[in-house]
Parts: sequence; C-alpha cells; structure tokens
Amino acid sequence: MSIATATPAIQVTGVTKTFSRPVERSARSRRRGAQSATEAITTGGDVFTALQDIDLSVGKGEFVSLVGASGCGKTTLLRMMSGLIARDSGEIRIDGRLVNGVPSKVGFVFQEPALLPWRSVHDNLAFALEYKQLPPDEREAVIEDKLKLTNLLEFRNSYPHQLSGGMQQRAGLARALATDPEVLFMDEPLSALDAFTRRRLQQEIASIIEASGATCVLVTHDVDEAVFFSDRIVVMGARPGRVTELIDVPFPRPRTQVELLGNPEAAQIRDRVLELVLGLG
Ligand SMILES: Nc1ncnc2c1ncn2[C@@H]1O[C@H](COP(=O)(O)OP(=O)(O)OP(=O)(O)O)[C@@H](O)[C@H]1O
Repeated sequence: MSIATATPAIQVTGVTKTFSRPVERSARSRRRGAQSATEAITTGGDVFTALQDIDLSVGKGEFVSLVGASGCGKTTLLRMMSGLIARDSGEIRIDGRLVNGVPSKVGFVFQEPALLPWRSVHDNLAFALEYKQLPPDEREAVIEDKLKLTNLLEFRNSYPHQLSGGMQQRAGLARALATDPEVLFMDEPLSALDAFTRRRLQQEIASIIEASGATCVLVTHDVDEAVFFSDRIVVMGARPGRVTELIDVPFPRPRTQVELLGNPEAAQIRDRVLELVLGLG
C-alpha cells in the first residue's frame, strides 16, 4: 500500500495557535493601559498568532524535519502534534486518532535529555517502562535491547552525571525507544553537543531509528542535519508561523555523512532550504 492511500502517521489539518504576550513586552498593551502581565493575559492582552492554518501529513515510517527562522513556531507545532500543548483550532490525528493529550504510542527526545539524576541508566529506562507493568524478565529484555542498540550496555549502572553529553543523549534516546513508540518527536536533540560528537551521533541515531521503523519529526536549526536525516523537509516562515515549502530528500535511508558530502543534489537541496530560511528564495 502506498503512503498516499494508507492512514498517515500524523495528519495536521487547518491548525492555528495563538499566544498572549505579557504586557511588559507589548507596547500596544501599554498604550491600552494594562497594569500587569497577568492583566494583559487575562484580558486577552496582546494576542498574536504563532501558527496559522497549518496542514501537514506525515506518512508511516517517514522522517520529517521542521526548519525555519527562530520564532517561526517549530517547537509549538511539534508540541501540538505530540499533544503536549493544545491547539486553538483545526485537527491533529496520530494514526487516525484525534490528539487530545499525549498519545500512548509517542516518544520524545529533547535538547536536554532530562534523565533522572538519582537513577542509573538502567533505572531511567525501567522508570519509563513502569506504566507498562511488564513481567520483570520481559522488562529486562527490553532494557537490554535498547541499551545494546544505543551502545550503552556497559554503562547500564552509571549515573547521568558520569556520562558524556553524547552518552546522555543516547540514554535519552534509549529511554524514548523503550516504550516502542510509533512516532518519535525530537526537538533539537543534538544542538548542545560539539560538532564532532553531533556528527557521530547523527550517524548512530539514523541507524537506530531505521531499525525501530518509527515515524520521526525533528526540529533542527542545522540544515545539513535536516538533509542527512529527512525524507522531507518542512520549511516554515514566521509572522504568522506557516509552512512555506515542502522539500523532498530523495536518497534512500539510512545515509552516510560521507555519501552526502560530495553529492551535488544534496548540496542543491541544502542551498534551497537555506535560501528559504534566510528569506532569499
Ligand atoms: N507559552 C508561550 N507563551 C507565549 N508565547 C509563546 C509561548 N510559546 C511560544 N511562544 C511564542 O511563539 C512563537 C513561536 O515559538 P516557538 O518556540 O515555537 O518557535 P521556534 O521556531 O521553535 O523558535 P526557536 O527556533 O527559537 O526555538 C515565538 O514568538 C514565541 O515567543
């Protein structure tokens, strides 16, 4: 069955999101005479549209990256898709089901891996699995599998502070994968790492995700990273936040950094995305 006829993993239809700006940041509210941030918000304050009329369909197993200038609404869109925050209007479905709250089959990887510092790597994964109430041997098998996948088996008893930044991020990924998510939401997961670690982890993560078969949505500021990972790049514009262009990345996954380096088509895609993000296209 083709992606066009199958139920999409994620379907976003006509989604809009507004926020209230605190009065301190709003000259208009000051002119209106609002006395405090609370007053501005409760009275409507200065309402601005963060995202307007977003339509987006993500196929099962597809890897999509959201890129765009700072403040164009990438994180807001990812958070709405994953049910972390509510939309004002429109519809979001994951595997055909309306999203109202975080669905059970999704996983998250954020810029900060947010591991529990008082728990070992093993116990952080065990914590993520607690709600599943698996029999102990099954739970241990899942943990071992995910630690193996992320090359952390020998660090199973280490605590987060004993790991490098890259290892912490791998532990965060292992924890996200422990519940076998059908959709993985990643918000700048590698942006806090140095360039070399980031490259190495990109390669590792690409293979891990390929093996998991999960649908992925990634927010990134790194256009090369978007080209490396994605089947499609969603370029977003600001004021109001919207989708400006969808760009296909036609190379089979998983890819290697080396094969993309000298590839003129990859360079063309990267340049097109950059032009759009910088407002030159
Ligand atoms: N809870 C909130 N309350 C008020 N405004 C918000 C809130 N969350 C986001 N915003 C605003 O919505 C807009 C979009 O924010 P968002 O974080 O989604 O953008 P982004 O594209 O992810 O930015 P960046 O690339 O800098 O992380 C910004 O103007 C931001 O200030």
